[in-house]
Amino acid sequence: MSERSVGIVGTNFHTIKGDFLLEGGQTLKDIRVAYETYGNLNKDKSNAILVCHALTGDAHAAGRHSPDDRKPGWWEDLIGPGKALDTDRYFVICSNVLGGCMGTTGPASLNPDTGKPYGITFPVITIGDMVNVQKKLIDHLGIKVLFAVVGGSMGGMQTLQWTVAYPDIVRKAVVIASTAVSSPQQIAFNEVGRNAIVSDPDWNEGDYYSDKAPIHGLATARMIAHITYLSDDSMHEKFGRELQQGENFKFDMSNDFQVESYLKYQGETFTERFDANSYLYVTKAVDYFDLSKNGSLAEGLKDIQAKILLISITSDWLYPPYQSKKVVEALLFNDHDVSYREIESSYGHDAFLLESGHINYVVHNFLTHTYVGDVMTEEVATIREGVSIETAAQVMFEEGLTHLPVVNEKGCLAGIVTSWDISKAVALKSCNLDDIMTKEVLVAMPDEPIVAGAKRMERHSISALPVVDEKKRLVGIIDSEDINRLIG
Ligand SMILES: CC(=O)SCCNC(=O)CCNC(=O)[C@H](O)C(C)(C)COP(=O)(O)OP(=O)(O)OC[C@H]1O[C@@H](n2cnc3c(N)ncnc32)[C@H](O)[C@@H]1OP(=O)(O)O
Ligand SMILES: N[C@@H](CCO)C(=O)O
Repeated sequence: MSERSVGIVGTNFHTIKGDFLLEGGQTLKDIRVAYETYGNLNKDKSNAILVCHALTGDAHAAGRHSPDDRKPGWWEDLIGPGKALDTDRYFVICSNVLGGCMGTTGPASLNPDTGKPYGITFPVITIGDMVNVQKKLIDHLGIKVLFAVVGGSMGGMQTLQWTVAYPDIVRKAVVIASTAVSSPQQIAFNEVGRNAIVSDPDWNEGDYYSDKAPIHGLATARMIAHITYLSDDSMHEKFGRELQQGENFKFDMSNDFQVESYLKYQGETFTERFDANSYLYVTKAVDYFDLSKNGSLAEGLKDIQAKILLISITSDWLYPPYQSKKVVEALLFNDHDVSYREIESSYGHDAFLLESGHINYVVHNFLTHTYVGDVMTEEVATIREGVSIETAAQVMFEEGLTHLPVVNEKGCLAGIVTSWDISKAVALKSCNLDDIMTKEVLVAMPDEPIVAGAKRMERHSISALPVVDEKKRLVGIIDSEDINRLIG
């Protein structure tokens, strides 16, 4: 296995106990979430990146489950040591979506009330529900801030949804080959796929788990969808009019052309890994996706706080660049921090899985151009000026801190006490906080590059910098151990 892989990984499960309210008004009980993590969560829990998968993806985004696995996780090219989602720096999380069939609760799961698979009684879910489930997972992992959320296609929708639903949690967002509003054409293709499934007699109103699955309908749905993931150019390049066998037409109904054989293979292999009912539900969730509010996308995206990078693919006719540009315009209308890159590629929509060199480069740059405000810990324990040394020591002990900012009544930084200062106070038998705290405190500003903050800490041999705004109000703190991990 390559040294740049996360290696052998496993899938974890978390159950969200009790009733979970869905956007459609129904509830689901005891939702199980399948997830994988790569890399290590830092002390401040400030280096977590959530990866959201596309329509038919899963939690297994990188590495291999066993050394014999034929293929690694679906985004192996982007996740791993030294890659854009660098597992030496970040703690990467990927979970299977609600309604999926790869470990998270979906229509194939057993309904705890009946002991039978939900099938078509599974409630209709939305991208918002998928994200709310991910939020519960993040809470379970004790993560309060996401350094970034990243995703392509339906993963990009979840990413945007995160920035809208949880604006104060997401610092950065990367949205690839996606949209903020599903278009009529996207809905139309999904409906053709669903129609193929429900027209298969084996579908049996969604109740097929103890019998034959509707694999013909599902395979047809995938074949149609797969055409939309390619482009006219990529099909010319990949297959042209080449024949699968021999040099002459067979003049029968078998698969003469390579492209036919390819699509058939794609359809068939898909049925081995995907559940037909799940396909109905996740495509429905995609269709309902619309982040505009009162008919205005700018209004819908108004409260976003994250810095957003949008990437589109020139040859993607399923999620064409114009859809990403609409998001950019709506964000710019609100003066939000947004960057946009259009990747020149003939691969079509699936370029987000294939153009790894270009996407690695663009995403790496976006993630590493980090500012103090992107990674600082906002919830800082402080003490007020004039309290006793004993109180300071107690707070530091209880909170497990080595640095404790001292603030005045306006929340402005007045000084800092370190564990060294406390030892000094004991040695010198001093009782006055004012005598031992540092008053000329080195600080960082939220909008300065993190590298500048890290250099200041290194130059002065200090391990934490309070972060203050232009009025010297304390807004956070950065810690050298965590920062060094992030800047590599
Ligand atoms: C986030 C997510 O999207 S997760 C899900 C990602 N995975 C998928 O969507 C699975 C569907 N596949 C795809 O979308 C694409 O195949 C990609 C993007 C994953 C990979 O694309 P490429 O590297 O260009 O592979 P390509 O599409 O050429 O080949 C795929 C398969 O078709 C087979 N194939 C190629 N030509 C033919 C042919 N003429 N006849 C039959 N089979 C063929 C290949 O042997 C290969 O088989 P394998 O998957 O068992 O190894
Ligand atoms: N190949 C992707 C395409 C949808 O974005 C998938 O199957 O999830």
